[in-house]
Amino acid sequence: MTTKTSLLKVILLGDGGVGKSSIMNRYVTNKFDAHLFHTIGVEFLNKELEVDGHQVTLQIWDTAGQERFRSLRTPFYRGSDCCLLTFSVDDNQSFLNLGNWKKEFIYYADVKEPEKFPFVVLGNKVDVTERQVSSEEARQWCQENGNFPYYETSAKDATNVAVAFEEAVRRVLALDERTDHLIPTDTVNLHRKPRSAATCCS
Ligand SMILES: Nc1nc2c(ncn2[C@@H]2O[C@H](COP(=O)(O)OP(=O)(O)OP(=O)(O)O)[C@@H](O)[C@H]2O)c(=O)[nH]1
Repeated sequence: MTTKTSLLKVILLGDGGVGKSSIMNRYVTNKFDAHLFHTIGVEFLNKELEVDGHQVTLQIWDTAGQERFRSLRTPFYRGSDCCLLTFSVDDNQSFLNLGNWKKEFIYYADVKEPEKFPFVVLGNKVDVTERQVSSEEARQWCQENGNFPYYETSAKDATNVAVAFEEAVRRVLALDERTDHLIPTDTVNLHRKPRSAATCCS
């Protein structure tokens, strides 16, 4: 009997320097590098996991947060099953920009029903002492913008990183039966039906 695995594409978006690459690396390799270079374009890593009895291959896409790399990252939004909107709790501007990231994703991923799309919000770097964004503010934003789950993470000490990805998987699996994702474990399906039109961001 062939084992069936769901292949899910999860994309990390957020301002440059908030810790997207570090979160991905912490989750997949369990390592942290205090001197990472900025991402140029996109990179991805796979991670196998089991959530509530479902075998899942997560394809995690890490994108460049810096504005100058916008045209290099946006072509990779299509086909995403979940979007992790990321800010850093010690950088208020990265929190204020969450709405723009959401709009940019919805437009370039061509999301058909934005109100149903599974976003998860990550407030990273909770290990730092100088916070600029409180948990309450972040939770309120999540509530007002789509009732998104919110996780305070630290890629540095691994706080909540795994549970955030597991929640992302749960959100996707709960959305529908995901029968189109049930593929043999030894194949990779990179061809997805496009999600449809949306209005864009500035
Ligand atoms: N203290 C602390 N520092 C972190 C954490 N996560 C990332 N950093 C540091 O923040 C800096 C930026 O991290 P990256 O992972 O490169 O950030 P990014 O969001 O991928 O940045 P871009 O590639 O420019 O989009 C690096 O020096 C990391 O070591 C964290 O949880 N805590």
